[in-house]
Amino acid sequence: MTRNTFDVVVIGAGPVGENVADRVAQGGLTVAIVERELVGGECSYWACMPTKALLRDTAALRAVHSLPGARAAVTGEPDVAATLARRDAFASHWHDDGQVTWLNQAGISLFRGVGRLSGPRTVEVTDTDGDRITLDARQAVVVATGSGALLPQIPGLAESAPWTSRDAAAAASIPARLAIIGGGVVGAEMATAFAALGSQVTMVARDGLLPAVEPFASDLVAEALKARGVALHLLTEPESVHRDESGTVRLALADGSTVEADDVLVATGRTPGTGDLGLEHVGLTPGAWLHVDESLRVVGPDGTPGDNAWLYAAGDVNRRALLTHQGKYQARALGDAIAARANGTPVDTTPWGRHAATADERAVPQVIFTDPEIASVGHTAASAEAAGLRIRAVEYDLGAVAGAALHADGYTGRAGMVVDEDRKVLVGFTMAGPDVAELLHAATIAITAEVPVDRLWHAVPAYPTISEIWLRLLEAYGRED
Ligand SMILES: Cc1cc2nc3c(=O)[nH]c(=O)nc-3n(C[C@H](O)[C@H](O)[C@H](O)COP(=O)(O)OP(=O)(O)OC[C@H]3O[C@@H](n4cnc5c(N)ncnc54)[C@H](O)[C@@H]3O)c2cc1C
Ligand SMILES: NC(=O)c1ccc[n+]([C@@H]2O[C@H](COP(=O)([O-])OP(=O)(O)OC[C@H]3O[C@@H](n4cnc5c(N)ncnc54)[C@H](O)[C@@H]3O)[C@@H](O)[C@H]2O)c1
Repeated sequence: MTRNTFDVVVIGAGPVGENVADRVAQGGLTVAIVERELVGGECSYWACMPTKALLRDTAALRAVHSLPGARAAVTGEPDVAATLARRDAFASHWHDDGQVTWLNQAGISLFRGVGRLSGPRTVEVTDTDGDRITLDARQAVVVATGSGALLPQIPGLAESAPWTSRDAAAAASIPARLAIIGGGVVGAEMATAFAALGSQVTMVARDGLLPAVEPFASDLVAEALKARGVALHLLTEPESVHRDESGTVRLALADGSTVEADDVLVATGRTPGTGDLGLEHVGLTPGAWLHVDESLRVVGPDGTPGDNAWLYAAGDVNRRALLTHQGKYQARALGDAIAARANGTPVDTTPWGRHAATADERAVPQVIFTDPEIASVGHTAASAEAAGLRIRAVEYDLGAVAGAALHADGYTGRAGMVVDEDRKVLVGFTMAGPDVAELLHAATIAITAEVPVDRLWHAVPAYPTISEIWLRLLEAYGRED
């Protein structure tokens, strides 16, 4: 069998694996990346990019409709085919040539096939013809194999040709009736998209709609979905699913009701991409999420890397934060850590150090592209209390800010901040309202930099912008004498 040796071998060429490879190459190391499907991963072809493209046209249309002068100029119906065509372009028509060109330019060697650990520092790659090649890593192997859709064990579901997020993101047409199981981020975004594109959507959300965000934010999204005709079945779940000969899918719910649809989207969370990775050859458990230390080295049950100090994991597969930007942040930290260890330069894994992914625990930003959008970073009031922090949370009506009133007639939104009372710094910030996504980064900086609340009074928001919400929240919090 052919053998090749590199300093670093990365398994999985999603956004995270690509960034790891780039970082170690920039650190002067040789690097191979193994990909079994498309270079660019889930995010590029079946997740972030196509789903946001599905949402964008109708979001722009809603913005126009909130302004009478602009509304008068828009008279036709939405062109769904054009939306789907633009989505196809954003998914690069499911071809990865562009990303492969980038890998070549960055000096990264691509091996197509399934990568499996076959022993310490060794990865075996099997291509579609069954041919195998062995890659030896002098310094490190990085697992960046992402996650896949979780299919719950509901009787009849697997036999009912359910959609996963991949099918929704790449849908060639819009079903007349779509049932969605799961009220998390995927469920909420796809309910927003498909309802706007013409589906009659029904959601079944066992733990409520968007249970991980501030309740004021999920309430606003629930109200908006209902106003657009989405039927919400909250705090119940399907007991069985059946697709009959005519193609209709029927979901029998635990609360006794029945949902009928033409397609059913399962959006009930993710499973780690570790089932067929050869983890058993390095003493780890196949199919499990990988646990990591501060510099993203995989740790065993005793919490240390042990004999596997050469093995790292980044992105969805370590379950720290299932978001592209957070995985890429991990990639920068661990890529630099691998290069530093190889070059014998210091590795700084202290909190906020160059080689520690501290923000994963303290300041994860997320935008949920529902309508209204939810933009949040750090803790909610509930998660801060659960973490044992002594906090005070304040909220304010976003629609009462002059910039928001100007932005759209009838602007409806709300914002809240969570202050750590012992340190007098922000630990959480959430906004729910039209077009709040681009406002989020100020809050991310305030939390990451641990700017004292006293100093935030000197960060003056321009008038009349929606950012004046910062002033209103500070006023609601109060100023110490
Ligand atoms: C519908 C949807 C929408 C989303 N929208 C957003 C969003 O708007 N913003 C955001 O930040 N996040 C979003 N996410 C999350 C985001 O997609 C993931 O966090 C991100 O893709 C994780 O990147 P990754 O590189 O860790 O994994 P992936 O993107 O899953 O890439 C892993 C790669 O590894 C390959 N691979 C796996 N096993 C092997 C193997 N054994 N050998 C070789 N190759 C292998 C896979 O083929 C894949 O290409 C969304 C997720 C979903 C499902
Ligand atoms: N804009 C974004 O940033 C974005 C967009 C989409 C996805 N993502 C990421 O993708 C990940 C996966 O998203 P997701 O929505 O699949 O998972 P999730 O964990 O966010 O939500 C899954 C939901 O399904 C519900 N559920 C589970 N089993 C159920 C059942 N049998 N019946 C009814 N409801 C059930 C759960 O209560 C949960 O709320 C998220 O962690 C998110 O970070 C991010």
